[in-house]
Amino acid sequence: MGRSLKSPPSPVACRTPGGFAVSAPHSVGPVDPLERERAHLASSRAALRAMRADVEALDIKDVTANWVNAAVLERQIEDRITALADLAHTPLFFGRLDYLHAPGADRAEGAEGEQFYIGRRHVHDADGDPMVIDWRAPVSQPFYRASKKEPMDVRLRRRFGYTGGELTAYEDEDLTDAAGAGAGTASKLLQDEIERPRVGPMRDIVATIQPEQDEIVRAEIGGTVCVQGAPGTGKTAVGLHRVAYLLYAHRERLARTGTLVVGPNRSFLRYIEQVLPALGELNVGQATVDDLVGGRVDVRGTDSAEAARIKGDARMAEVLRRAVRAGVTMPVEPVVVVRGSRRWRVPAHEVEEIVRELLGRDIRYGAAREALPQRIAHAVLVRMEAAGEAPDDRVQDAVARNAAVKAAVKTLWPVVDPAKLVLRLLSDAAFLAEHAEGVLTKEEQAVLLWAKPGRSVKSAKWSAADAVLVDEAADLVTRTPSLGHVVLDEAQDLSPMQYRAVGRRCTTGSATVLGDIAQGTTPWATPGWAEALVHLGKPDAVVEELTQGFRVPREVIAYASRLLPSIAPGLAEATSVREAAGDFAVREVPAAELDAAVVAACGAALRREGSVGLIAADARVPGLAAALDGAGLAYLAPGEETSAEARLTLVPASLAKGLEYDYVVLDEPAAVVAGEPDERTGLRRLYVALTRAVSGLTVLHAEPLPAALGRGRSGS
Ligand SMILES: Nc1ncnc2c1ncn2[C@@H]1O[C@H](COP(=O)(O)OP(=O)(O)OP(=O)(O)O)[C@@H](O)[C@H]1O
Repeated sequence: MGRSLKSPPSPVACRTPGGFAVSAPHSVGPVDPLERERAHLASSRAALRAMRADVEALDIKDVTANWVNAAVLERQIEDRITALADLAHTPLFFGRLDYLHAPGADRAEGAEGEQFYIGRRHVHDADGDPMVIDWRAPVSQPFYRASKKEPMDVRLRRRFGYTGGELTAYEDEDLTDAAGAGAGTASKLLQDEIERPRVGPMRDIVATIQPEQDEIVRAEIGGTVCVQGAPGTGKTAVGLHRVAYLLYAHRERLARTGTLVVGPNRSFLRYIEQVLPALGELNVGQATVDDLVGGRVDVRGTDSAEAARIKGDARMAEVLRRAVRAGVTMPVEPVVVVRGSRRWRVPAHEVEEIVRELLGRDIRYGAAREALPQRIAHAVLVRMEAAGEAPDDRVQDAVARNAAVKAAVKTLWPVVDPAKLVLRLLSDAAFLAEHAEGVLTKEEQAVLLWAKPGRSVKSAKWSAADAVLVDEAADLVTRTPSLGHVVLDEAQDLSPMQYRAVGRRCTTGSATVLGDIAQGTTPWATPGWAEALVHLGKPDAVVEELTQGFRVPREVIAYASRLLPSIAPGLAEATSVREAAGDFAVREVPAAELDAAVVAACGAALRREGSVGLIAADARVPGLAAALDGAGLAYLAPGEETSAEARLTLVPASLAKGLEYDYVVLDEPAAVVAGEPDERTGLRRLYVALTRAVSGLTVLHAEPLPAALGRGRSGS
């Protein structure tokens, strides 16, 4: 027997790390182990309150010399106070490890074991002895990784169960019992946690991270990790916990360089935005790729699928590189600098040499432009020295600022405005042809050109893909600063040019790339991970695969997986760790009754516990909204927080990615497929829609189901 719920008292003396005595309210140690654990919870919470009170009592008046420092310190204190909040419904600890020996101590005979409570954050008592250990600390790692086969010096792993903030159960695993290795190891508490109905935004999974997930979470900061995973395998959860882990392990470095989570759209970001604060991490940026590149032009236009595909192609980087440097010209006359009564002349061929040398170097266009006047000034200085003068560096600076030098630089190496440059490329056929020669075909160039040439940067109808081009051009001029770590979620949808945009934001840092090729729904998507990682600038990244599904019930994932041969032939079907088979029905109804049937199915789902998502082709959303209104059923938009009162969300299929609902009603699959420019993309969109359900899925259709789904099942 590996596990037991509410087991008899543990034979290990109930001693907490650092010797903090667990005591009952009346100083007599409780005998019931559950009572003992509750007592430890109560004292830990008291200790946390004391920690918070200590911070609140800090008086910084005397320690800060100026108001800037004071403001920074005050902000840090406020953050710390927020991080030290005792949230009634967030358990302070969720596990306990009883080590055979004190970690780090010599494993000499007689070395004492030690007990650690594992929680979301570190809590210590008045003497500074730990009462709860942060889940990210090295000592906590065996909680996620230890097994009977590899116990990692742990004797006992205990998981705690909570009901409404109250500690109500625990479950023990004796890891020294090697005989039971591999035997039924399913944890009841873990299973309950996985199957808990979902309401509200995404939550952390810190109590139940699985070993293969933990390996990704704790991977070294230096390397980029790419995770391919079927729907619901925890990619997003893993990415968010990885940021939290890295911030713990490399706090100073990342506080300096910054971290960022990139997601597909605003509703998705709203859905995940509370996970990191719940883990105590308040300073992680969140953005879509459009946000990242959106600062320079207003995006108001759209592209045809074909234009977007070409604009997203990595060959565009070469076109832009050529175009940016196109203005550089070779001198035809010397640069003559007049200082006092003397004239210094740098002949054209020498200036040309300088220009050519700068063109050949791997530096940004803007940096080279800054270097050019200094180089010309240097050539002047060499002449001054030859003439017996002894100029110092101030003279060199003065010469570099001389009007003749400035004028030469202006002609030889003109300023490039990235947005104006892209505007010209997309408006001026000859200019585009000149720089796309041998890179893009004539037909491709024709697709790129705007039907109505843009008159100015302000008035042009920039598309999202154009903004990426402008961002690339801007980076060719001035290097984009790099962050310390970037998590890129739903990465399968990015174009090569978008990968480059994200990649330049982590050139000196690392990235976690998360996605599922089968869920790629953009015509410009990069076909595979190896290629994507090259565009990101991280060709050596390790690609890991997650296959254990935590969201979708077994029957539902099997049904959705019928699409895999058509949409991603190489990928394996996900397994489901959910024990409940799930409610699953596919029903055909007459076309005239479809809306009413959908509304009725939503009503039925609302009678159950948890959130309900009605997913439909974007074009069907207004009609269904009217039908819901007509029936008096209130509904939310995706990303709006579901609550006990507002549990139904009307989700356009284009926004379903990454989200999940307890019960999903899926309207008319054929319309979801038809909403996309080609069948494969349509089927992938359908695959996303079919894999959002946690407990049950009802598919309603009037049109025939797409053939790829058809095998076997109908009307069940
Ligand atoms: N170890 C775990 N313990 C409990 N729940 C988990 C675990 N891993 C993932 N989950 C839950 O499974 C659900 C799916 O996770 P997540 O959204 O991260 O998956 P995903 O792989 O990003 O899915 P998709 O491909 O659809 O975007 C979430 O509710 C998440 O909390």
